[in-house]
Parts: sequence; C-alpha cells; structure tokens
Amino acid sequence: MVVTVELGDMEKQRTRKRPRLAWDVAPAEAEASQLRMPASESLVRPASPPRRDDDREGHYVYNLGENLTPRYKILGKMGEGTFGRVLECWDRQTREHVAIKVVRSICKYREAAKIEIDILQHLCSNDIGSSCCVQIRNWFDYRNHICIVFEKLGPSLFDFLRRNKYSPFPVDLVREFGRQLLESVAYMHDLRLIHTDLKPENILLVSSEYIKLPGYKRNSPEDMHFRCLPKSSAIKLIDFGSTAFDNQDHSSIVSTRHYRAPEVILGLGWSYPCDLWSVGCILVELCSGEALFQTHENLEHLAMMERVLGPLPVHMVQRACRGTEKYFRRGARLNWPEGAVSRESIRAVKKLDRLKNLVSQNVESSRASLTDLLYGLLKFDPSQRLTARQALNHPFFKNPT
Ligand SMILES: Nc1ncnc2c1ncn2[C@@H]1O[C@H](COP(=O)(O)OP(=O)(O)OP(=O)(O)O)[C@@H](O)[C@H]1O
Repeated sequence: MVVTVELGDMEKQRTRKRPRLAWDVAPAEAEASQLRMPASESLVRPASPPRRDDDREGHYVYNLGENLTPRYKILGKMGEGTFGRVLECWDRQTREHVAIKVVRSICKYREAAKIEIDILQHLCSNDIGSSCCVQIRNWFDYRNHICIVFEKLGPSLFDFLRRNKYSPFPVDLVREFGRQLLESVAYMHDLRLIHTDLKPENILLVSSEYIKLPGYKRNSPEDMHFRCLPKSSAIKLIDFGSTAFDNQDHSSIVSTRHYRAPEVILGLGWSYPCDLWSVGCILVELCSGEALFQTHENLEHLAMMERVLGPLPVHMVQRACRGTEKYFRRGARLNWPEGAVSRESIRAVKKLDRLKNLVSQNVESSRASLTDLLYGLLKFDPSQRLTARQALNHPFFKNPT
C-alpha cells in the first residue's frame, strides 16, 4: 500500500483543533473570493497592522493573517534560527507561497543579514538552474527588520528523520541526496565561498510530499508500523548566514558541533575541506538515522573521531594551537580515556564502531564504495580530503550497484 500525503497537512491535522479562522483559506479560495469582491473593494490595498514593540530578543511580533508590507500575507511560521523567524507568506504579486526570513532587529543580525543577501544574490546570479542552493526572490527592510524572501521549500532532512523516528534513508536515496549536496558545495567552492554550516537541518526537501509504506508488525497484527519516504529526492541547501569568502580570516570556530572538522577543533585554520568533512558526517547520519559524533565537548569529540577513523596524524597534533595541549599526552597521544569527564563519556565513545562496521550495520548494497567515499571525505588531514568535484566522480556516484 502506498499512501501519498503532504507532510504539512499531517502537521495541520494534528493541531487543527480550533475552528478555521477567516484568514485561513487556501490561496485558490482566497483568489476566488477576491474575484467575487465588488470592484471598488478589490482596489483597496490591504492595510499594515498597527506598530508593536519587538519581543525581548528583537523578534518581530505578528499575528497570523496580517500583512508584512501590503504585498505579503503571513500564513504561518516555518522555522526559527539564531537570526530570526521564517514565515510562510502568500505573495499577492506573484501569487505563490514564499518563505520570508524576518531577521531580528539587532544590529549584529541586521549586518549579518546584509552579507547573507549579498551571498544569496551572488549565488543566484551565477546559477544556471542546477545549483541546489535556495533561490532568493526579494528582500526589504520593514520596521527595522531585514526580510529575505525565498522560494518556499519543504521539511529539512533532519525534520524528516525525526518524524520518521530516526529510521535511516535507503542507500539509493542517500546517493541522490549526496550527489545534490556535493553539486551545491562544488558550485559554492567554485565561487570561492565556504558554507561552514552544513547539517541535515540546512538541507531542505523541495517538496513536502511523501509516501507512506507499511512496515513490519511487532506484537500484534494491529501493531502496524509505517515508514515514510519523500516522494521526490530533490533537495536544496539553505542558511548562508555563516558562509565565508576564501580570502577572509579563517581562525574562528565554525560549524555546528557534530559536523565540525578536526582542523577547526585543533585551531589549525580551515578552508573548503571543512565543508567536505561535514558532508561525510551528514551521509553517515542519513544512512544510520543518527548523528555520527553526538558530543558537546572537544576531547570527547576527538576521542570519538579516533574510535571511528583511527589515530589523528601526529603532524596535526604537533601543529595544534595553544589551548588544545590539554587534550594530548606528551604532545602526541590523545589524553583518552584518562582525560574523560565521566564514565558515561567513556561509554559513549566505546559504543561507537569503526566506520567500515558502521556502514555495514546500516547499508545493504554499495557498502564498499560508500565506505571508500566516506573514508575520503572524513580524512583527518584537510589537504588529503576529497574535494567536492572529486567526490562527485567517486564510484559510489558514477557506478551505482
Ligand atoms: N526557503 C525555506 N522554505 C521553507 N522553510 C525554510 C526556508 N528557509 C528556512 N526555512 C526554515 O526556517 C528554519 C530557519 O532558517 P535558517 O536556518 O535560514 O535561519 P537561521 O536563523 O539562519 O538559522 P541558524 O540559527 O541555523 O543560523 C530552517 O531550519 C527551516 O526549517
């Protein structure tokens, strides 16, 4: 049995306890009712809501159904991040749904948003339609909030994994996601841009549609389990708020912890290869359902890396920046398990397996080529790591079995 549903609809069904509000009509209905309006009324421009104070964190305060400038009508919230909130809106001019990032009215976020807009426009102007980076449609400054208008996309790969109770994606789908992700990273790197925050949360499915497949029965015939798969494998990369140009200073800490490359942790400076490390971590997560390095602490993180990938190269340890000496004994060997903060931490590291075994436990076909690709992406030494273009030419993508 194959059931096709919209993820968005599934969410709405769960929460739709209250009666439908007047604003809550599908765009087609809204258009139809506008067409039925007397001519004099349809010419009236929709009003802006009264001015309100922002909340304590500088977020824009809104009610559903209100306008964000007369052009956009707010339909719902799609997400939230450090920079602001992303609202689903109806664009009256183009007659389509869009996602608008409404940035917090705090100076540093406003400044960062302007850089993100420059990068988005740069990505867009060079795109011949195949980059898999989200498209910026417009931007404006509204009541001290920079608003960036994007094409509306579906749930993130992380949302999908979570709603699917962290069951892994089939390897053929991982291949399709991996190919598109690497295409977009290669495209960015060609433009001398480094994303620095690649993670499943920042990879969105283009469509919310999915198919629901019957799974296995556990205890009784009624105990039917379902597994969801996206109807289309098309994805796009979002969140260019941390994107760096290759000529900038690269000494700061970048990337979300789980996807952070060893050279970043060791303070060795970073460049394009840090994105490829993140891609390696993401591909393992998509195949297994769980983040590879689930940690919040540097020493434990390095110990996990050694457990999965073998010892860190001595030349990297010797060049590591001041402040990281405490992670090593006599300047060479990782201070593990001696330096562990708790038994749980030692257990968490022990629970991990070698990369080869992690892949074998989760993947049926293409095991050997996927493992080889992952070893290439997760090379400790950034100068030896695969580039995005090299990874795209790997047999995992070129000769699928
Ligand atoms: N084009 C889009 N279509 C649909 N949803 C989107 C879109 N862009 C962003 N979102 C949703 O909004 C969330 C926040 O967006 P984004 O990551 O760009 O914000 P941010 O403030 O820069 O986040 P971070 O704190 O990770 O830097 C995303 O995780 C996603 O769920």
